[in-house]
Order: sequence, then C-alpha cells, then structure tokens
Amino acid sequence: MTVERKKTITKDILNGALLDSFKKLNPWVMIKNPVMFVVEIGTVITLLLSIAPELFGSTNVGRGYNIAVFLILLFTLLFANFAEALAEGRGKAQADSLRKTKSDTKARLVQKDGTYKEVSSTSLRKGDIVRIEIGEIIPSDGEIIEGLASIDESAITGESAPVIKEAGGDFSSVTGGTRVASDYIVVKIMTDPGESFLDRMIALVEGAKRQKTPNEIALTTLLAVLTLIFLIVIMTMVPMAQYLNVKLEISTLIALLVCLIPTTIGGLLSAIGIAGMDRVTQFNVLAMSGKAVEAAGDIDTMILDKTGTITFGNRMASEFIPVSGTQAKEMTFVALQASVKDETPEGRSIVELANKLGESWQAANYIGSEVVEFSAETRMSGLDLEGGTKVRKGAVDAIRKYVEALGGKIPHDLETISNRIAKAGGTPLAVAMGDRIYGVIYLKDTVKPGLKERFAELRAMGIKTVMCTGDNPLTAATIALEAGVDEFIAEAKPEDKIAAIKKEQQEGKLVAMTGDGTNDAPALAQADVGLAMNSGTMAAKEAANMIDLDSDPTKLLSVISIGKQLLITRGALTTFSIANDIAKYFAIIPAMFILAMPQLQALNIMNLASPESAILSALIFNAIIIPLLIPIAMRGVKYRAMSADRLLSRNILIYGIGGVIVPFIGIKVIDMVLHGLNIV
Ligand SMILES: Nc1ncnc2c1ncn2[C@@H]1O[C@H](COP(=O)(O)OP(=O)(O)OP(=O)(O)O)[C@@H](O)[C@H]1O
Ligand SMILES: [K+]
Ligand SMILES: [Mg+2]
Repeated sequence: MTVERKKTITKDILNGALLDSFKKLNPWVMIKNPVMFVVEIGTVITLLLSIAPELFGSTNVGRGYNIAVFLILLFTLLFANFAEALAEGRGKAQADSLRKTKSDTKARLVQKDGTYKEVSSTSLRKGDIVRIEIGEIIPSDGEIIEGLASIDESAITGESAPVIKEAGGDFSSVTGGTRVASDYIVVKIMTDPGESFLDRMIALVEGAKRQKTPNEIALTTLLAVLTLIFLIVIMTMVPMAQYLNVKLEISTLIALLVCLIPTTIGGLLSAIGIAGMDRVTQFNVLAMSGKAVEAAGDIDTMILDKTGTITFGNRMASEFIPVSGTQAKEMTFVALQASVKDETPEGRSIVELANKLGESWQAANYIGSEVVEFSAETRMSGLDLEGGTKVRKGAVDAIRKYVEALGGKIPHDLETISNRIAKAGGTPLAVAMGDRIYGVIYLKDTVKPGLKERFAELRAMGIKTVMCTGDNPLTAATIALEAGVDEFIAEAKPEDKIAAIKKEQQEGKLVAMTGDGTNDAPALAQADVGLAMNSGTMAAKEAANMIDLDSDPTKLLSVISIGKQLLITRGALTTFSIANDIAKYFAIIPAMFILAMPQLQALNIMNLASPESAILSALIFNAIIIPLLIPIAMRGVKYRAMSADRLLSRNILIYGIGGVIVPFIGIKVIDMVLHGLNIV
C-alpha cells in the first residue's frame, strides 16, 4: 500500500477548500485573525443595513449600495478563508491516506511462556513483545530485539525500495504501518496507543496541532495594532465630517476602514505558513513545528554525525590485520571472541568475516562469560570469559589506554596499521585479549554520493558545515575531505556534540544538527533545527524537531531554502499589502470629501467616475487582490542564493513599489468597467 503524494491541487482539495471557506466564517474561528475579524463585523453591519438602510439613522444611499458593499466584504472574507483552506488541503488529503494505512491490524503477542496470542494492534502497549512474519504489517513502533529483515516502508516514505533493519545498533527501529518484506522479526513495542509515529505524522500533515510561530505572532500583533490605529483614524473622521457638513455613510466608513487595514497580508498570513510547512512535507521531511522551519531559514552552522549520516552507516569488517608477532589465525579468533555477543551491525559483520575465514565458535564455551556491550562513552565492547580473561575491541586509542592501564605493551606497528586504514577512510578497531593487542579490524563504510556539491551550495549561502564523529582524527579527516565539509571534530563523545552546538549558539549562531544514533539524541534536542534520519533510532527521532523520511543529510539544504523562502514570502507580501493600503487612501479620501471641499480635487489624481464608483472599485480591488496573490503565497517567492541584505532591498523595491503602483491601475480599470457596464 503506497501513499499517493499529492503534488498538485486536485479537484477534491479544491472542493473541500470551497466548503471550508464558508465553515471558517464562524466568528470563533475568525477571531484568531484580528484583521479579518474586523472585516467580519463590518460585513454583519452592512448586512443589517442592506435589510434596513435606516437602521442607524437617515441616509442618502440606497439599499443597492449597501448590498454591494456587503457582498464585496463577504467575498473578501471568503477569499481569505479559501487561501487558508487551500493551503491546508494537501495536508488533509495526505492525512486521509495515512489513516487508511493505520487501519487495525492483528498482532502476534509473545507471552511470558513463549507462546503466541493474537491481539488487535490497537491494544499494544509499551514493553509488549510481538513477532512479525514475512508479508505482515508491523502493528506499532518498536525496536527489533531479534532477527533481521527487509522492511517495506513505502506506506510512510513513499520510497518503494525496502530497507534492511536489524537488532542492535542504529538501524533497529521499526515503524507501525510498514511491512516486513523478508524473514521475520521480534519487536519490543515502544509506544502506547495513539502516540505512534503514524499518529504523530497524521496530526502533523493535517496541521491539527499547528501553532503560530513567534514570528507569526509578532506580525499578527503588528497587524492588529495597525487595524486599531486605522479604526481610530476612521472614527475621528466622523466629527471632522460633521464640522465640514459632509454626510458620511456608515457603509462608506466601513468600506474605507477595510481598504485601509492590512487585509491582504491578514488574509494570506496563515496560508503562507501552512504552505511553507507543506512544502517541507513534499520533500519527505516531517517538521514538528513551523518554528523549526523558520529557524532553518536562518541557519549559520550545520553539524553532522559521520556514520549513518554522511556515510551509509553499514560499517562492515573487511579485513583482520594482525600486528607483527601474531598469527593471522590467532587474530581472527580473538576478533571473533570479542564479537560473538556484540549485537551491533559492526559486531555481526566481524563474526561473519571470521566464519568466512574458517573460524567458528561453540556457544557452549561461552556459557559463563559476561557481555560488555558497546557504548559511545567507552568506544569499546567485548566479553569477560569465564576464567577471568577479558577480550576487548574498540577505537584504537581507547584500546591502547585500556592495555596500557593493564601494564601491557603496545605493538610497534599498531599505529602504522591503523593509520593506513584511517587514511583510506575506514574505521580501525584494535583487538585485545588480556593485556596483549593482537591486531586491527578494518571496518569499511561508504560516503553517500553527491554530498560535496550540496555542501558547496551551503557554503555559498554562508553556512558552515562541521562533521562530528566518534571516530579517530585520521579517519575523520579523510571522510571530511571526501564529503567536502568545512570542519570536523573527531573522537567526539555525545557531550562533545552538545558542547560543539552550544559553543556556536553562544556566539549567537543558529545551529542545525543531523544525526541518526541514540548518542546523537541530546545534540538533536539542543540544536535549533534537529533533523533525524528516519533510518535512525527512536530516541534520535523523538529528540529531533524534523525527520527526514529518505535519510538524506543534505535534505537540510532544501529545508533551509524553504525556510528562507517562507520568511521572504511573508516579508514581501506584508510590504505589498501595506503599500497597497496607502495607495487606496488616495482613491477613497478624495471621493468622500470632494463634495464638501472642491479644493481636494487636486488629490483625485485617478479621475474616477464618481465617489461611489471610487469606493466600490477600491473595495473590489481590495478583495480580489487576495485570490490573485494565493499562488505566490502557496508557491513562495523564489529564493535566490544571495546575501540577506541584497535580497531584502531587492524585495522592498519589487513589492514596495509594485504595491504602490498596482492598486492605481487596478482601481482605475475596475472603475472603468463598472462605469462602462453602467453599474455606477
Ligand atoms: N561494536 C563496536 N565495538 C567496539 N567499538 C566500536 C563498535 N562500534 C564502534 N566502535 C568504535 O567506537 C567509535 C564511536 O562509535 P559511534 O558509533 O559511537 O560513533 P559516533 O559518535 O556515532 O560517530 P559517527 O556516527 O559520526 O561515526 C567508533 O569510531 C569505533 O572506533
Ligand atoms: K486592505
Ligand atoms: Mg552515529
């Protein structure tokens, strides 16, 4: 079952948006948008005046005029609602198809006595153990505790190629709703009902929990203040007009107010934000908040984990190299002993290579032994044998310190061997039994293709890339060069990754971090933008504020562009909207006062047909500019890689000057049409 990714606006989305435009007229919904709420109050008043023109006293205008103002205002509201509904539409459609994926499945619960019991997937809780066979849907999120299988994740990622998942290491998490395509797995459930990844994804794409970002709140406040100022301006016009003996009609005052308050940006603001989030989703990235997307637009530094992020992360043992004085067979056997109980992919690949070289082990010989699991802190793993012998393997410097502490000697060629591996971009793991070092394991990994070009693009945007790895400095340097990052930090423990981020943040920089491992989780949480690879562990995905479903670290580049585009679009349309409103001033004010003060004729540069036509034309223009700008709000203003200052002045020029000129032309054209059709 694949989710159809909605690239375009379909007829269904359009129809849904049309219906929603009316539903959103609900004042309780509208009040969240102060500008449009004021328009709604005006709409209600003009509706009343359309029914009873004399409701608020004697009047010189006819019912027809009031109805015209009412209808234009109603459409202004509907257009703004439509923009928002349309922006929400694609996410809602996607949420619907994800919901189908979530349909109730049966799960095979493993009971305490080892027998199976069939239960509904919705009854599974944290800690339950389930077994999933080939062809079956994984009932909920969890970690594989036994087995290795290829998983079809297309239901969530849209990517049809299955991915390999296995117990231990950074590739052990599975997502509910995906399908086991080969073999079987035993999974420990990690989420309670309703809190799964799919549940969160549905809520996210649907925008159910969408919160205004701090930037949006600030802008909304500014727009509300502007609205209040214009409201006061309009109200002071009433006594002024009385003094001049001009009769100001209520519907005209409302029309003037609506023309002056920033309805264009007020109507498009939330659509711009939703569309920005949606664009991120179209890139197969799940952003937990709009704030994260906006922060991405301002990133200065990007920190990346090496294994699994810059490289594919399937570090495989390719060679056992004994130090001088040690037999190859001996080295292979010690490497095997150090790894028999190591459930990480690295550990298993060592066992495989040793088997291939003819070494095998008997489980019976290891009954009393104790496993020393790998940790990012110690950078070692191994086994304490029954007789007290300790077998270890790990990062070369860690093993060296370990052996030195035991009083052992360091083989003279250890460094040469490990340096050769490191210079080739591989990870050397030293192997020791007791206080003796036997040799080095060569772990190979591959750098993901195309990184260099994308990091160069980041550099052009002024963003620094730093690779942060637990590996040794030589390997790090080789991979850093191959991937084209600006800087690297080697032998980094989890706290060093956080420290690197904090240091940048203290310099006032916004930091993005991408990673996949449990050891990356704290750093992902500390960063302003934390992008977790979907291939990574549950802990990483929970700590991050974005998840890349394709596990491509350079995806952040696209997210950065979208973030910048979002900020630019909002700025450009705000500029346009306010410039527009100023221009409308010159169309309406003369119209209102010309009768009383002929000298104002000088202001009537537009030479409109009649005062009524001027007001209605301005109001119509004010309404239709909203749907005309929907494409820009949805698509975003094109982002070009140039400095922020140049971009800003360029946009102020285009959207500021454009914003002043366009209404003059638009209003004049509408006035001519209305006049030509003999409507006014
Ligand atoms: N199974 C293992 N047993 C022993 N040592 C290991 C094992 N796996 C990795 N190491 C060693 O520990 C180091 C740190 O590994 P880890 O996977 O924590 O790196 P990391 O901090 O995630 O950095 P990155 O993912 O960027 O390489 C590795 O460079 C390697 O030398
Ligand atoms: K306006
Ligand atoms: Mg890692």
